[in-house]
Amino acid sequence: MASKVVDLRSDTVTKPSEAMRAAMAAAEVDDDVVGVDPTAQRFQAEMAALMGKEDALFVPSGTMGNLISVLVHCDVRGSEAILGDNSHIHVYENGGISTIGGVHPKTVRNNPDGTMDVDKIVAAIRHPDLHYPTTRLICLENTHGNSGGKCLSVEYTDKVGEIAKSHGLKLHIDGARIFNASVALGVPVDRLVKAADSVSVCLSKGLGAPVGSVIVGSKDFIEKAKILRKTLGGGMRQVGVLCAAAHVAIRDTVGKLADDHRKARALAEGLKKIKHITVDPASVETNMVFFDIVDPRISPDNLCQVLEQHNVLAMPASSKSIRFVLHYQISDSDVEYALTCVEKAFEELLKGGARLEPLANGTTRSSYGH
Ligand SMILES: Cc1ncc(COP(=O)(O)O)c(C=O)c1O
Ligand SMILES: C[C@@H](O)[C@H](N)C(=O)O
Repeated sequence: MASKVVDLRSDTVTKPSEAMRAAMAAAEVDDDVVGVDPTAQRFQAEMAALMGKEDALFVPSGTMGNLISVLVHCDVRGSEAILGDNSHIHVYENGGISTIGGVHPKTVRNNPDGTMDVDKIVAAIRHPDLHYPTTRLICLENTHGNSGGKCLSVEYTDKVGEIAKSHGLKLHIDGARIFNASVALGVPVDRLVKAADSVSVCLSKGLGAPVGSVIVGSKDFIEKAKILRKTLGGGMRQVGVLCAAAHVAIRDTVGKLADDHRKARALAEGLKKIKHITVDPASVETNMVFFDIVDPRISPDNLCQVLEQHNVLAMPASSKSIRFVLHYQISDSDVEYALTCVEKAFEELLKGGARLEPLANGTTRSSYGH
């Protein structure tokens, strides 16, 4: 049994590297509320340039990055945002755009590839009517988490951008994993998001920073975003400690994302050989692998419990599927080890040899998904 834990629950589990920790310790800092933290200022300028936008703002999380972005674009009561019915903003952010921002969500069905049909987006745009909210924003998500880490193409993004512009709307991209999309598509990240008025980029996922996201947009947008961040309690003080790690993440880890994608495809190919599983390796575009358990006697909870006994961590993604997420702290030998553990887990479960702890009052394990 491996002494180390092979953690495939998410790419949010990445731990800061030694280089990040050293940068954090050495960071030049100051109070970013009273004045300006110099390291934050440098990092924000770096990210604005990298993403091809006028300005940038470090925020504590992707959830706050999305919330701030939606609320800046939808700053008038009665606003509506068009977004995917399976999007992270709609499914996993506590309905914050509504409960905190009073913004009405207008969902459009997400296709399996993470897109929304453009004709359905257009149909969702409200025409002026006393009965209706006012559409002000369209939100995309790239890569699309609940669709298996699928990439939205630059052509599709530009098309939605044209629709937004022609209807006087703004476009926000939840770009939690935009660098995964850029690397997988072979499109420079600034080109991929050119049509967007704002982007929220997670530094704390596959890029490996300990905390945080960054939102990018126009100077006017970022000025409003900074005020809203403070309103939400996001005044960051000596935030250079975190921005120093984030700078190292951008410098050191973007170049490793292609390897994460390679390992994800290798994992999917290995899973395909296990008879109790259905998986489509060809559908793996980035760092996520979703697979179904075909034996109804075994639940994702069962399998995750037994995998955990073998030091492999994963999360159920639905009542019959499991999600594995690759990141640069998972090695090729970890992938091989995980595959042998999946096979062993099925053997143990089917022979009845696995000791399954009853889950507390029937709850399921924390899962990413429905
Ligand atoms: C697509 C997507 N957007 C936003 C978020 C939110 O980021 P955070 O967890 O930092 O709030 C996540 C996951 O965490 C995500 O997968
Ligand atoms: C759970 C979800 O919020 C997180 N972004 C993940 O993909 O793991």
